[in-house]
Amino acid sequence: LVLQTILVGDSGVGKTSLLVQFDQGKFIPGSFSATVGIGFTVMVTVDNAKVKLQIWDTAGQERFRSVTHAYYRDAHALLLLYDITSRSSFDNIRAWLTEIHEYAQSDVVIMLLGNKADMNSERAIRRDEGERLAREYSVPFMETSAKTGVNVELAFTAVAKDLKSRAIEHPNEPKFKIHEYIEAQKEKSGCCSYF
Ligand SMILES: Nc1nc2c(ncn2[C@@H]2O[C@H](COP(=O)(O)OP(=O)(O)OP(=O)(O)O)[C@@H](O)[C@H]2O)c(=O)[nH]1
Repeated sequence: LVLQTILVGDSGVGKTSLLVQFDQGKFIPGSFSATVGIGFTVMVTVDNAKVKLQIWDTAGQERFRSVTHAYYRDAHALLLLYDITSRSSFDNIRAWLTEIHEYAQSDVVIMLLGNKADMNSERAIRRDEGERLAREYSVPFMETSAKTGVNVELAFTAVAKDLKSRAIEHPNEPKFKIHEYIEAQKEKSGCCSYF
């Protein structure tokens, strides 16, 4: 079972950094050159089963947009990022969602992530603004930090769990509820008390 996941969002929101944090467990400061189609696979264990996530990093820059469109069609999941210190990256989320609905499969799993949560003093977007936007589009939401690693693993595992539950039918089991799972995990880790 290989699940295609792609990271999208404006240039500079931290897509490559989030991927590096998830893959290597560390933050490499400084900008990565705008990257197109960097992909790698990770094995994620979900309920004692291994799920292979193939993750593609896309470039936020306009000139690469047509390349990104090509990835949408085959994607099972999309992690859509904005930067909590950038109003414009948040305002552009609606445009990203319009594009996603145009090019991606209708049953694609979408998760909204407010990245750079460690930069609280420079915050431009309140947490509840992110929550409200996510609710409007019925997508799960969390704030992440590629720097400290907060919620990074949770974002990817929640997506993997959701995808696995959709790919494999469990007629006798209740449907996996990604929103509830995320809320329960957040409470468990006590991760978000400083927001
Ligand atoms: N403090 C902080 N800085 C971050 C975080 N994530 C990314 N950055 C910084 O933000 C800048 C942009 O990060 P990238 O990972 O290159 O952003 P990107 O979205 O991949 O950019 P494009 O490839 O141009 O689309 C870099 O200087 C990163 O070090 C974070 O969670 N916290």
